[in-house]
Amino acid sequence: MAICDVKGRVVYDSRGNPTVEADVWTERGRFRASCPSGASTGSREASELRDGGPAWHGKGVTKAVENINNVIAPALQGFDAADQADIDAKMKELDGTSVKSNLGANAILAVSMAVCRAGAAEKNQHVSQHIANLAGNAYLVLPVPCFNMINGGVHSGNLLAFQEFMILPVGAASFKEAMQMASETYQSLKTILLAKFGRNAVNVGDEGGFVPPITEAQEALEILVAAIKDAGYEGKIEIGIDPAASEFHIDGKYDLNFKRNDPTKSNWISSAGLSELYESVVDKFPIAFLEDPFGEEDWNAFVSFTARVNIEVVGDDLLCTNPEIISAAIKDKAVNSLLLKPNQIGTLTEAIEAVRLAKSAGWAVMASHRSGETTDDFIAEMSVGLATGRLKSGATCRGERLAKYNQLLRIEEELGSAVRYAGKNHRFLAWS
Ligand SMILES: O=C(O)[C@@H](CO)OP(=O)(O)O
Ligand SMILES: [Mg+2]
Repeated sequence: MAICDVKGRVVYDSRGNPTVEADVWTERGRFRASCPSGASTGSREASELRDGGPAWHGKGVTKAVENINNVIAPALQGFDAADQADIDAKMKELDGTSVKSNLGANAILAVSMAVCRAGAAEKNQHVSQHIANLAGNAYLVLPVPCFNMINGGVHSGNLLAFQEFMILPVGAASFKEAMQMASETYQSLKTILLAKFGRNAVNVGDEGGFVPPITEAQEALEILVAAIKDAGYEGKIEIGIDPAASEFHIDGKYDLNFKRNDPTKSNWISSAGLSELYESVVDKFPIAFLEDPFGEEDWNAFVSFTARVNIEVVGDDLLCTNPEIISAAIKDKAVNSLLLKPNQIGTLTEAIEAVRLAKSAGWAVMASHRSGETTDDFIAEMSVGLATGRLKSGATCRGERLAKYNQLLRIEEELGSAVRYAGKNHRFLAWS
């Protein structure tokens, strides 16, 4: 079904910043998608076009929207919406830069995702099934949800350096059960935090995790383990940590007190010291993965840590969902897992290529939201279609986070036996 129109507009994200939404029209109707936005971004991400200079929050996206309306829309008219790869290639060609800085990765990705929905409608398929077909993946898999329980880093107003402490209900028998386990654990964590720190501790961060007044990872983990136990899920829930260490990697070392903004109170630690800290917590707690344990420029620290520890090491800022960087990381064994964020690369086709590469190297994959989100649930569909095995989309509160989890509940119901919950096998899911 040919594309007859494409329209962009400015909408607002969960941090109250402008972002891009696109409508793609075919004879079947209107298909819509919107683009998220990160705060702890990797320096090699595709370019998010903001008005008046380099990307920064609060700045408008009117130029990116104009690019959809004036450049992308006329060029895509007549394309078959099911031809995702051709359409994505056309938008890359129109942009003409390696980082999509002319048209903006935010403009291109919003259209790319809306086209995918239009293509699914044309094929009379579920969006997740259409994505699986585009990738050549034979198995639809419901991801283990990675819920943000305790927020720190640049996503919160406390002094905790590490950005995200997540729980993974790997022992659930279904996605529905995983949601219930997480919801109950979130409430038991709330009870513990209220008793220990009082009311301010249950304010939430950008992704819905609680923001208690703690500074040490060890303390966050102790509290989380107690919450899991109180909810009755000991042994069924694992923990994931995203220190997002690029944010406190300063002049070659790490400042665990970076949020004080006071050089006299810095708490410096070397890469080696940070590795020891990680190894000590990995030994004590049921930790499934560490994401961005080092700054994106500390490549050698990634390589030696991944070789030494028997744990999943996920690359986010390090890889920026970029097939070229992923290839280099596979060669050097810098990590053993990919964080998949479509807006880091800018088209669905390239995101699929990133996952294909990661899976061919035997890596694990985790699909991810951004800290600034809309209620678009595309990444939920993508996670199922690409069998990523995990999806992190924040806490079990905040509508823009739940939009993804709730869509997975619907997919489980709609697709029935055509889809299975990843559960304990969440790491290594082959496409065929
Ligand atoms: O670091 C991350 O993994 C993400 C999402 O949790 O944060 P941001 O979108 O701010 O980059
Ligand atoms: Mg991250």
